[in-house]
Amino acid sequence: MRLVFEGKELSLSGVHSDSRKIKAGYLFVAIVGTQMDGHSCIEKSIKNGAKTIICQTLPVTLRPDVTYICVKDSAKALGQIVSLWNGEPSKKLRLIGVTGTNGKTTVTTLLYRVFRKLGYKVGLISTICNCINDRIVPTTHTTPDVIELNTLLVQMVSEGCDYVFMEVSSHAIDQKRIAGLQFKGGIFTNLTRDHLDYHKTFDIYRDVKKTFFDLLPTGAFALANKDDKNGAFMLQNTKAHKKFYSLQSLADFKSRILESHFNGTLMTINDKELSTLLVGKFNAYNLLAIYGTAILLGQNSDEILVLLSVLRPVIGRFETLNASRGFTVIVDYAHTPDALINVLNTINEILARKGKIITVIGCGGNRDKGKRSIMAREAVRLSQKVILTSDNPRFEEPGDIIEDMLAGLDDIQQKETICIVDRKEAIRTACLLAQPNDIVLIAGKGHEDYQEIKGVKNHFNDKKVVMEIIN
Ligand SMILES: CC(=O)N[C@H]1[C@@H](OP(=O)(O)OP(=O)(O)OC[C@H]2O[C@@H](n3ccc(=O)[nH]c3=O)[C@H](O)[C@@H]2O)O[C@H](CO)[C@@H](O)[C@@H]1O[C@H](C)C(=O)N[C@@H](C)C(=O)N[C@H](CCC(=O)O)C(=O)O
Ligand SMILES: Nc1ncnc2c1ncn2[C@@H]1O[C@H](COP(=O)(O)OP(=O)(O)OP(=O)(O)O)[C@@H](O)[C@H]1O
Ligand SMILES: N[C@H](CCC[C@H](N)C(=O)O)C(=O)O
Ligand SMILES: [Mg+2]
Repeated sequence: MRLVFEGKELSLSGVHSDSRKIKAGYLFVAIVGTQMDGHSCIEKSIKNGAKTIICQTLPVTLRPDVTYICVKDSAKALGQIVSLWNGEPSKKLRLIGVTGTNGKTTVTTLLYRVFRKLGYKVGLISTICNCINDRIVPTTHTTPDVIELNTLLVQMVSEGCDYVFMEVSSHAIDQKRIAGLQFKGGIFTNLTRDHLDYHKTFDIYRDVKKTFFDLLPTGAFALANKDDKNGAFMLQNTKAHKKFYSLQSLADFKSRILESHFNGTLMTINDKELSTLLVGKFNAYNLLAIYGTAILLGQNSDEILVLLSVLRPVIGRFETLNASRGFTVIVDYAHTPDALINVLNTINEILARKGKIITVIGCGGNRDKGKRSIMAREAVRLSQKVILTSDNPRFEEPGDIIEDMLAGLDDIQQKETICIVDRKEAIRTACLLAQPNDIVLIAGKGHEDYQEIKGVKNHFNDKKVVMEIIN
């Protein structure tokens, strides 16, 4: 295939950024990664048949039969070329991106369901899975790499998708996984502490998220949560037309909560009443973002409100399980301080001291260590009993992670806190301690059906464990 890149006509039989997947006549794009530098694999790619190389620094020895193109940002070049190579699929449908610390999976998944109910053909790219209409495609990432992304978009175009709703993680923005994609709209949910193991500082994390909106084209919309202190900041340099949503002040899309229960919420959206099965103020924000997006995509307000009223919670997000002994278990994906605070505030508000909250929580290994003490501190502050356990320890010792969490507690709190490395035992203990009207919150893993230990994903699902115990 021939394509023109930076004024040069290239004749390629394929494109890849992994030398191990290069075939005869391929273009190899050398990417500087977090574990290694793809530039050290240029020779390997040529041995495998690469005839064209895109890189940021030229190798010392140049092969006469190989074309070298030096660029400032090879990851961005990869995105642009892979999109061209695939016929720019994102220009053949309406691609909506959702970014923010929490709410991305909820907003994208429920938008996918709403637009499927409206009769459209829809794609979904999310933490839980990717969907092409009703076909589920397993995923390993919230936002896949640019080659997998474009392959998915080509399949979605070929299956007639009108819309694609995708989560845009900060790692994906930073690594240019979305380079070359044309978005019809971008949504900002909120920004709180997360992924500081990767971005190092909150300001860097914030500025990475902002580049997603900076790059939205003029014909697109940018919808932001006005109540988040970075909401206006995210949109200040966007070329897209700006819209805001809020629970606290006047905005294009405004909501108020009237009643909150464990089985749903009564709220208004732009002064129209909505009874929803979703629970919590944080979900009111999510529903408002979904409503605003649907309106900005030209849908009818009343029709959207009816569809929102029957939406069920996303798997692993505030899923309630009623035990025969009269207590309730809530399985939730909260694994950042803000998410945990939101969930526990919601439970406290609805429970109104009619029962105790028992929280089971751990922190992922090889992720942000700084949040661990905060997670434990907030869990203790907002619960009556806390059991610290394992989440995905990955290559860390579970005991070390629990020690990091305990560091957030004073001596008395540490004595009152239970530590059980085995997550199943921790859940069982919480259910044994629970009395009628109590709430057991199992936080951090949500939908996950594995527990990752030393590189092995052992089958584990919080909800299944709870069902075994309470039934
Ligand atoms: C930290 C991180 O995000 N790493 C991602 C990154 O890999 P990397 O930068 O470490 O790549 P590398 O191993 O250093 O290799 C650098 C380059 O050399 C090339 N290479 C390497 C070896 C070789 O022999 N030949 C060769 O050419 C590689 O193809 C690559 O282009 O690029 C890879 C390809 O896109 C990703 O699979 C990988 O995700 C890792 C596995 C990961 O765990 N990422 C997580 C943290 C992540 O992305 N999470 C976000 C947010 C999650 C959430 O909060 O929801 C997500 O979007 O999932
Ligand atoms: N709008 C929100 N504001 C704050 N917390 C939220 C919000 N929506 C969901 N949460 C909390 O965050 C958790 C994760 O929600 P969700 O999976 O939708 O977020 P996400 O942005 O996709 O997360 P991730 O970055 O891990 O993929 C939920 O289980 C809930 O505890
Ligand atoms: N998918 C995200 C969140 C994992 C959440 C929690 N279960 C953990 O392992 O930290 C990641 O890989 O960072
Ligand atoms: Mg997600």
